[in-house]
Amino acid sequence: MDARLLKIEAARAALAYVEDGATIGIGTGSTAEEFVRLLAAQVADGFVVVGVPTSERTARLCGELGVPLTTLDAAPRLSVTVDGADEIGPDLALIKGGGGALLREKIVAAASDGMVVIADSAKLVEMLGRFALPIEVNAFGLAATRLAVEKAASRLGLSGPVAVRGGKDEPFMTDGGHMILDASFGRIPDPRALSSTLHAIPGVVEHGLFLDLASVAIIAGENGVSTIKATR
Ligand SMILES: O=C(CO)[C@H](O)[C@H](O)COP(=O)(O)O
Repeated sequence: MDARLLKIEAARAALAYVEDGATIGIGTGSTAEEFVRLLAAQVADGFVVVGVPTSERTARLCGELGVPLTTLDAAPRLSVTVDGADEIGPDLALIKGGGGALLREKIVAAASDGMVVIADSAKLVEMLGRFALPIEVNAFGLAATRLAVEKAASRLGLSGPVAVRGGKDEPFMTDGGHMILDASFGRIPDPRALSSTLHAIPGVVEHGLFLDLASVAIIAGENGVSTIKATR
């Protein structure tokens, strides 16, 4: 089946997790955008929902399609967030940030009672790390932070290129004005150790390991849509 159709099927199934009248988090990326399109169609039919977007890109699409928005400051607790992922590993540990929105995505997911991940089956992995791990960093001291990331990773037995997204001359900038390092460490046997190690580095704003956040993953594949629940 066409990759876009799989994304649409996963997004459609996620609508069941959104109650009429709810305030929800809305993710970023091509799969999340399919969800926005389907949600907008329901809003046009009278469904009541308010969204907190996880990026300016998502906010724009919601605005264009008529999905009402609010901010996390006005609505600090959300019933659910629906978002995509770059990788889905054991017990719904995720790599996110391929679209560069990982900081807001993580803040919004953490402010939600549940996180519903929507993806096609190609995103399922037995161990995280095939997708380069996005690490959001402050622009100040970029080279030092990058070196610190490499050294800290090597203490955990991880190595591989750590690239500035977009390149040094025209770096990708996040909505928060930060830069992204894409760390190709390969397989990550202990995501928790890597998470706390990265959090301890000054200059690292956030990283794309989403641990203990996703409650449900809706996976669309050639044989239909399946649901995986976190065991936590
Ligand atoms: O984390 C993300 C953005 O920061 C996206 O959810 C992730 O990159 C998946 O995107 P897509 O649905 O386009 O494959």
